[in-house]
Amino acid sequence: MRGVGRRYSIGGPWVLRGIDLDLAEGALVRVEGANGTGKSTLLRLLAGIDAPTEGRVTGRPRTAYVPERFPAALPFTALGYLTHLGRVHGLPRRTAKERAGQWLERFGAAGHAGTPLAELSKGTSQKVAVAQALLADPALLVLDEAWTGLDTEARNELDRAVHERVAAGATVVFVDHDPKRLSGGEDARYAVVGAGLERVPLNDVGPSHGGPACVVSGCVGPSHASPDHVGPDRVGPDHVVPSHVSPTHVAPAHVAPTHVPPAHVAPPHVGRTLLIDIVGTTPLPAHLPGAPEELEAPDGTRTLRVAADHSDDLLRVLLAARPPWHIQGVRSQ
Ligand SMILES: Nc1ncnc2c1ncn2[C@@H]1O[C@H](COP(=O)(O)OP(=O)(O)OP(=O)(O)O)[C@@H](O)[C@H]1O
Repeated sequence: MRGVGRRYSIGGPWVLRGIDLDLAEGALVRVEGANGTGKSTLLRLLAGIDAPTEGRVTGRPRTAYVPERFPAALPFTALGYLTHLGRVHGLPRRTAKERAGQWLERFGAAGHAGTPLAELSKGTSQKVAVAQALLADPALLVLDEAWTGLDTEARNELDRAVHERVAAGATVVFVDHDPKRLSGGEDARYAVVGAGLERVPLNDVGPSHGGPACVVSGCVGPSHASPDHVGPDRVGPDHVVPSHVSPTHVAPAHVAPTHVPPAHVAPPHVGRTLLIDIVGTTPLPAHLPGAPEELEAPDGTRTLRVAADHSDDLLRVLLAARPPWHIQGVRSQ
């Protein structure tokens, strides 16, 4: 991250600003901070499902992400969903199904392979959320309170899975309310404080595997932001999808090529109409997908009414615009 800032509305407060952060391969990195300071915001930017308002995020490898809230009401069984996600990650169908089964087994949820996601308990649903991130062996694993809701066995299994990923050279960045989570194995710890990121000294043990694993402005250590690793600073239109769409918590999401956030494996919403509330100062791009009807409220908020089966394409164009449109909300009509 270079000079990364994020705010959710034009003229609104900066949740994060001036963030410089390098993450090395094989680093286990904890992010902490008081409630509402911007930890999830930082993780979404790292995972590539949100884009910075300013600054650049480069060099993101194959990424998987466990969101703080897993959208459980998707029309799949647990196994079907994971297999589907494995396919989206690029695995052959048989491998995807095998791995899906293996991860369900590891997390003690094999008995729920055929259960529709909507009928899973919160804990089992969280196991599926974690499995979807692990099944394609991501090179960057971003875990936002992924242990929450898991039973003890599954929490331990996730600890083991994290250590395996790190040992395999992947970078794991996590937030967890338990200050002891994975302690002793961390390579770096950061606190989000006042829109900035502060490095927190590790007071127990040093890096678990090699030298300084994570570098933040001025701190020395390996970085893989070399030209070989530099990826798109903003992901392209092909990888932009909406995420966590609810009236109170809506973030535009920019998805890295191999990153598959669980929120977007929704069925086509054929026949429905959606209202998309947007904020932006630039003229709307011409020829928008789905030819949305534009409505303007007295407070200046603009709303686009569009057939739901065009909504993904429309959101993609809005988010890929330069400057991007801020998506305030997506509502069903
Ligand atoms: N999509 C969004 N739209 C508008 N504001 C948002 C959005 N997401 C987060 N915020 C705001 O950004 C700030 C930081 O939120 P964030 O969820 O990143 O913090 P957090 O440290 O992860 O919080 P918690 O500890 O409660 O999980 C909060 O003020 C929150 O209301």
